[in-house]
Amino acid sequence: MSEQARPRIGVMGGTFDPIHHGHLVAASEAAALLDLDEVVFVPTGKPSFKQDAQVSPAEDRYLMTVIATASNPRFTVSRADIDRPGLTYTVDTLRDLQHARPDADLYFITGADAIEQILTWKDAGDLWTMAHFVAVTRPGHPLTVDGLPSHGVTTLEVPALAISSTDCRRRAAAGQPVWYLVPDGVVQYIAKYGLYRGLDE
Ligand SMILES: Nc1ncnc2c1ncn2[C@@H]1O[C@H](COP(=O)(O)OP(=O)(O)OP(=O)(O)O)[C@@H](O)[C@H]1O
Ligand SMILES: O=C(O)c1ccc[n+]([C@@H]2O[C@H](COP(=O)([O-])O)[C@@H](O)[C@H]2O)c1
Repeated sequence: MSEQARPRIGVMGGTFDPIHHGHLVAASEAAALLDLDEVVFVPTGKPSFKQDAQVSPAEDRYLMTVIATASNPRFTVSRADIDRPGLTYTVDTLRDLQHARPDADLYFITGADAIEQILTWKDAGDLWTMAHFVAVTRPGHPLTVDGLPSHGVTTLEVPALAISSTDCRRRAAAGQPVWYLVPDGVVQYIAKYGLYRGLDE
């Protein structure tokens, strides 16, 4: 009897405040190039590196992520990080997902800016045994970091989209359009609930 291949699951962690087309293109490209069966988007609960920043409520970020990914049959969203008390660390995200999907191989997808910091992340030495890491290029962030285990990280060139959540928030706060930077449903969600109004950054 032939052994069944293990499912290959991408994990895209982010604050997603708001989720934008840069995130979606990165996930889609990683899925195509690494032959992933699914990409799970995991909005952070309390991001450890953004404690001083004003971050929108987790439920708003979660719902925008659900809206943005709904039309792609391979994209799903996990509440693992927003339902876990305390600060969000990737080691805990991966442990929870391993527990939920013990049959799968995990591929953590992250931007070049995040991968440059990865050696400072909690329990960094353990991360490589829990998932394969996929570093996607991002405009303005060439990948230059040394000291990553080469067997644990794949670098992917994705079409450059110079979109950031910071810029989307600033635009929404200033009454400028975010159409086509974020999915249409996310534009409507931001307007309907008045997110980023009065934001000072
Ligand atoms: N335009 C983009 N291209 C490729 N990767 C991206 C892009 N924007 C964000 N990412 C990656 O997606 C992940 C989640 O990002 P995050 O939610 O912090 O978005 P962000 O746009 O960087 O937000 P902010 O501007 O608030 O810091 C990170 O690993 C980040 O590097
Ligand atoms: O585990 C850590 O110490 C750690 C530190 C900073 C960021 N991360 C993760 O990196 C992903 C992108 O984070 P951010 O803050 O750029 O949205 C998200 O899944 C975070 O939980 C993880």
